[in-house]
Amino acid sequence: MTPRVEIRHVTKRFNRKSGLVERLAERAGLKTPNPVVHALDDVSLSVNNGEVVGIVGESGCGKSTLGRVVAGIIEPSEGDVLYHGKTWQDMSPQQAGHARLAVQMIFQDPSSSLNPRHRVDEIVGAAALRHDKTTRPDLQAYVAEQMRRAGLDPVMSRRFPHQFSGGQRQRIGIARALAVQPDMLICDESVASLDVSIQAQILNLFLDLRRELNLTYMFISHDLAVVEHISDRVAVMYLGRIVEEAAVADLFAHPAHPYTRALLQEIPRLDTTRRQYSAISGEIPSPLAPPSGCHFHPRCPFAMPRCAIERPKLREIGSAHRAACHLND
Ligand SMILES: Nc1ncnc2c1ncn2[C@@H]1O[C@H](COP(=O)(O)OP(=O)(O)OP(=O)(O)O)[C@@H](O)[C@H]1O
Repeated sequence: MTPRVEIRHVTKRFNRKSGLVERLAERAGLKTPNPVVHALDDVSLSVNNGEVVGIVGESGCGKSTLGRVVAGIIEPSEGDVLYHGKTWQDMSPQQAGHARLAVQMIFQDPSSSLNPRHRVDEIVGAAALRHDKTTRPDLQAYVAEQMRRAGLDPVMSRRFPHQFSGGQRQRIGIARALAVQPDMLICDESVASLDVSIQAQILNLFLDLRRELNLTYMFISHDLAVVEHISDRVAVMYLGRIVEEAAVADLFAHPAHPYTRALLQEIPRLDTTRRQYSAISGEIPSPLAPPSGCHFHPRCPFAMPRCAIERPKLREIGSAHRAACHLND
């Protein structure tokens, strides 16, 4: 079956703006190399229809960049993203317009993405009207339907965002996304700013919407407990690369990559007999100059000389379980 989204060998480099040192050197007539951030490095991943794929990894590993590439907000430097088997180049401008609308992103901080001067019905209805998902005479009923779906009482449709709690504001963002009738949501740390009890409510809303509307999700989070709760499959990223990918139960029970094992040990558990808290030793290296070979080798307790030289391939190590580590050879 054709995947909903197929990411093929995607690389994304950013030219980072020069810092003070570079600017002073430039003024002195010295040439400095333009610093390049390697945000994504040859990433391949498929997301099937109706699936929830969790993307985890420490800050700066490229999770948001991957989400933004899939949402069509930024273009990859190399590689392709296929939507139902087609790249943007394979589509007519009209098809590309539909394909972009079908993938909606839900961000971490709903407040910053909601216009404080617009009322909820304007926020939820604007894009739906613009893209002919409803008509002006039907708008009120249409907005009410989206609000109900997102767990908001439509009687609040004339209020402003500041009159809602953080969790409710996130629900407004979700209602706005649903209003353009997407079939895929990319949730980028969408519950990170909420209290734990509210987080659970919003996660359950995502799962309900998945059942109701057959939505596909890419769920980006640094929080493994959240990802374990919501995902069918999980991809673990480290410095721009996927280092492991497996079904959620398999990944949590049998992590094969030393980085995944270290991340799992980081989950603080109430039941401390199961997993102890222990931080991963060493700093995350800079994406401006990632380590050679396996990016994780400077922090890996099992590193061998080969790991500093040769990039390990992400390959099958079990049924639908892939890992990029020389230890698995
Ligand atoms: N527009 C940009 N210009 C320059 N560098 C960027 C840009 N966007 C992201 N980066 C860099 O790319 C790398 C990956 O960033 P990204 O936001 O994708 O990581 P992340 O895993 O989502 O981290 P976080 O959870 O902190 O957002 C980082 O080093 C970041 O500084």
